[in-house]
Amino acid sequence: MNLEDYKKAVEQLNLYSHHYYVLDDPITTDEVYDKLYHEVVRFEENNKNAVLYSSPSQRVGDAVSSGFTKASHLSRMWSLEDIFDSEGLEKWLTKTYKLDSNISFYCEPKFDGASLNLVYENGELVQGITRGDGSVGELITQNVKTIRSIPLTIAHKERIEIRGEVVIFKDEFDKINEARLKAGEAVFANPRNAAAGSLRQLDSSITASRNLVFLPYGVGEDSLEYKLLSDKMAYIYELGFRKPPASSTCKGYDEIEAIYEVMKNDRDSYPMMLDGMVIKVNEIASQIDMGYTVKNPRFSVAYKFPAVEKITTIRAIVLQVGRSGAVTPVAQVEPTDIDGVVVERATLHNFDEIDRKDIRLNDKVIILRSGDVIPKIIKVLTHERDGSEVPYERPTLCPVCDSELLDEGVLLKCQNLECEARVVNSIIYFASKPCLNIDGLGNKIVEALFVSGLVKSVVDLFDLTLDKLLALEGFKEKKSQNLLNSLEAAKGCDYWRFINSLGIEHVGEVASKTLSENFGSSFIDATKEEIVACDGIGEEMAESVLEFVRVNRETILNLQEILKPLEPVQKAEAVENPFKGKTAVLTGTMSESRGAIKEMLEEFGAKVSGSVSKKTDFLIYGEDAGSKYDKAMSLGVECLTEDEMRSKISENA
Ligand SMILES: NC(=O)c1ccc[n+]([C@@H]2O[C@H](COP(=O)([O-])OP(=O)(O)OC[C@H]3O[C@@H](n4cnc5c(N)ncnc54)[C@H](O)[C@@H]3O)[C@@H](O)[C@H]2O)c1
Ligand SMILES: [Zn+2]
Repeated sequence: MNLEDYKKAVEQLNLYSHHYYVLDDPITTDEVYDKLYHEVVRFEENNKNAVLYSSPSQRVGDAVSSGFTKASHLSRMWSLEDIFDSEGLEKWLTKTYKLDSNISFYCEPKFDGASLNLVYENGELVQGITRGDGSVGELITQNVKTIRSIPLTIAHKERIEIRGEVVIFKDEFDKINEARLKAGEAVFANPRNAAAGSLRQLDSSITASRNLVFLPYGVGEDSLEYKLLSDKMAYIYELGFRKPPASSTCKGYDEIEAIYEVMKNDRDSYPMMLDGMVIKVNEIASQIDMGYTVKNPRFSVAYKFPAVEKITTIRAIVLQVGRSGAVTPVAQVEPTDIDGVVVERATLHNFDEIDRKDIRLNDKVIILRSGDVIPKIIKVLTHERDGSEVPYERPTLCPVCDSELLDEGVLLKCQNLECEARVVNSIIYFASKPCLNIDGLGNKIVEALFVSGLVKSVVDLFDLTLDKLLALEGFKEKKSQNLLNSLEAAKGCDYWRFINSLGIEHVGEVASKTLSENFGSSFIDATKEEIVACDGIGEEMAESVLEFVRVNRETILNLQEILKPLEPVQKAEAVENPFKGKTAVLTGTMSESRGAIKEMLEEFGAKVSGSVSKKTDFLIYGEDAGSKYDKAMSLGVECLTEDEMRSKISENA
C-alpha cells in the first residue's frame, strides 16, 4: 500500500462506516471492512507521520446523525481491538502481560447489536445515548424507555453510566422481516442493522414495537468500589438488568481458548447473534493502569468468530418444481467457503423477492449462512455493478415439462398434473416420515419408476410386483423385495397418516390429526361448517380440503381400499359436566403442565384451543396470565382460576 492507496482506503472505509453506522444499511461485509482496516493500520504503523486525522483508526464509530439531539457521555465510550486466531490471542496476551503479569480474565459473548449508554441519577434513568463517536452520541431516551429489559429505576442512588448492547433476538428478527415482506417493505439485512435501525427511530412507537433487548457489558462513570469486574457486573445484574449468557472468569491462554471454542461451537444455539467473544482483564486496578489507546481499551480485546457473511456472485437462477406445481427459484452462486462449509446455493423465496431485490445474473451479493438454515442473499451490491449484469426474466414455461406456467404474481405454477416433477415429488412426499413412512422411495428410485412408466401416480405403487421391478435396470432382488415389503407394511396405517399423505394444500400433520380425530374416513363428506368448527382449522384450509375431495374423490376411495387405514378410535362419551362440548383456553402457570390439564379437560369432553376468540367458552388461568386473559375479559369470556375449574368439575362429576 502506497500513500495514494492509503488515502483511498481511508476514504473507502469512511464510506462503509457511514452506511454502517449512520444509515444502518451496510454496503459490504464486516470481513471486507476488517481486512481493509487492518491494511490501513499496518500502513500507519510504518508511516506514523502520514496518519490522516479522518482515519478510522483514530476514532470510534462515525459522525452522529443530524436527526437527533446530541448528548455527551460522562466518560468516553470505546471500540475494541480485534483478533481473529490463536496467534492473535497469543500476541495480545504477551502484550497485556507485559503491562501487568498478575491478572486474570473475564470472558463473555460479543453481542452483535448497537451499543448504548444509560445514565441513572438518584436511581432514575435520565438519559439513553448511542455510542456515536465515543464522546458524543444521539439522545434517544424516549426510545430507550420502551425497551422492557431496561429498568426505569434502580436501587443504586449515585450517578452511574451503564453500558451495554441492544440486540434483536433471531426469532424476532425473522418475524419482523416476514411482516415487512408481507407489507411490501424492504427487509433488514441482519439482526444488527435491525437493532441499530430500530433504536434510532424518530418515532418511539416503532422502537417499542420491535422487542429490543438490552444486555449490559460494563459501566462508564461510577462510584463502585469493586476490585473485580466480575463482581461489579454481578452487582449490575442484581440491579435488575438482564444477565447475558455464558460469562466466566479464567486464567491464561489455554482456558481462554477452551472457553472460546465452546462459545464458537454453540453460537447458533444463542437466541441473539454473537460475532465473537470479548476478553477483559478482570482486575479493575490493572485495567486503570493499562488505560486506553486513541480508540480501544488496552485491557480488553474482541476475539472474533469466523464470518457468516460473505460476498459472492450470482451465476444462475435455477427453478425447482414442487409437488403442488409451485415453481421456486434458487440462486446458484460462485462456491464460497463460509465458516468451513462451501455454499453453492441460496434461497430466493419467490419471484417477487427477485424483483424487489432486483437480483441480476452476475450481481455481487452478500450471502449469509448461519445455523442450519439454507443460506440466503441479504443484499445486492448494486454499487459494484459494471454493466455485465443481466436482469432476470420470469419463466413462462415449466422447466421440467415445458407446459405453460400459471403466473399468480408471487407464485408461478406448473398446472400439468402429469409433470414429472409434480408426480415424483408427490410420491416422495407420500412416502415421507410424517406420511406413510415407506422406506426405499428416495428421489432416484421414484424417478426411475416414473421414467420406466410403471408408476404414474401413488396408486400405481401398489401394483408393483417382483417381476416388474426386476425387469428394471438397477433393481436387484433384495432391493426390490425390500421395497415391496415396505409398501405392504404401509397398509393399515393410522388414519391421520393417510390424510396427510394425500398432500392436500395447507393441510399438514397437525391438521391431518384434527381431521382424522373429528371425522375419520367420513372426512370426505364433511361440510365446510363442520370442518371450520374444528379447533385450529380456518376457512382457507377447509376450502382446500373440499376442493381436493371434489377433484380426487375416486382416487381417495381407491387408495383407502388399498391401504385400509385404521379408523381412529372414538373417545368414550364424557360424563355430564360444565365443560362437556365447550371450548376452553389455558393460560399462565398452573399446578401441572398445561398439557396435562388439557388432557384432563379433553377427557371431560372439552375442546382446548390455543387462542381466545368469540367461540371461547372458558378461559382458565394460572399465575402470570398475560394477554390471553386481557383478551378474554374484553370479549366477556368467563374466566376461571385453576381451582375454580377443578371445583366445578368435582361438584358435577
Ligand atoms: N460492514 C461494514 O460496512 C462495516 C463498517 C464499519 C464497521 N463495521 C464493523 O464494525 C466493527 C467496528 O465497529 P466498532 O468500533 O463498533 O467495534 P466492534 O463492534 O467490533 O466492537 C466494539 C463494540 O462491541 C460491542 N460489544 C458487544 N458485546 C460486548 C461486550 N461483551 N463487551 C464489550 N463490548 C461489547 C460494544 O458495543 C462495543 O462498542 C468492524 O470490525 C466491522 O466489523 C462494518
Ligand atoms: Zn411441469
